[in-house]
Amino acid sequence: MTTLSFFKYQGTGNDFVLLDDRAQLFDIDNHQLVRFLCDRRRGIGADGLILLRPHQQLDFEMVYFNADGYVGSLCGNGSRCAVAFAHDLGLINRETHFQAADGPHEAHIDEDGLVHLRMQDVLGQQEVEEYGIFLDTGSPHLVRFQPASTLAELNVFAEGRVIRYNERFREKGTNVNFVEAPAVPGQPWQVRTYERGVEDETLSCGTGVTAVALAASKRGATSPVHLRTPGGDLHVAYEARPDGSFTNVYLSGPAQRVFSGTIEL
Ligand SMILES: N[C@H](CCC[C@H](N)C(=O)O)C(=O)O
Repeated sequence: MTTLSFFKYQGTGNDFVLLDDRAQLFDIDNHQLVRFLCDRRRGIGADGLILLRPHQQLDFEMVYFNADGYVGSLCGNGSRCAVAFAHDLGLINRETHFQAADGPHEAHIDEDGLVHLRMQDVLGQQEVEEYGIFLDTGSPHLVRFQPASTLAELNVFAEGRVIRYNERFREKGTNVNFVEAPAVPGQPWQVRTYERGVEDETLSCGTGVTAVALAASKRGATSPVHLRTPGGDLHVAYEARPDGSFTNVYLSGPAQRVFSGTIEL
């Protein structure tokens, strides 16, 4: 019988198992183990799992797995939790540079505990016929703007799966974000997300709200954009370039440790 020490964090309801794997002992090909650890009935339960590992030049590297057990692309909320974890471990102070799936990132934790994560520049967006707007913010996202007062009742699981598995997106998959514009300017943009690799609606998606904020810049949103998800509020700041790309993109929001423990394997 072996045991594994873990920490549980959540960022606006997107929850993760975090492992201090600086010894690099975790078998990243053990998809079944990751699925077990993320299993909400038989394991710890989470939307994803994150390894914190050493990096030659940067403060640390984060390796992100979706709950399906496979290494994923950039996880925005998971990155913010990894920064909070590194801070809690005493690895960093308030500023950090770390490696994630899409390359290096800088981030800082402010006095209120909010984590501000700089995203990679986003090259631009592309209309995808009747589906919506597609952007890659470190993970692939389709953004669909919904009519007013329809988001709350939408069956995100069913509607998200239809798009995620259709022939246009099936091969690599995509995350699907359903958005409702504020009824009154200054109120938040409301977002619900179906997440690839979790294959369900999550309470929030960091790279997803980033994609929504950038897509909404063509519909009257201005930086910083206030976004409200079922898991809580996030803010996205950016600078739009004349060529349609975006730079200085920052995702800001809380990241909290919930509990730590050991699990029997
Ligand atoms: N499930 C996503 C990765 C995690 C995205 C989300 N958790 C975030 O906060 O960005 C994907 O496979 O594209």
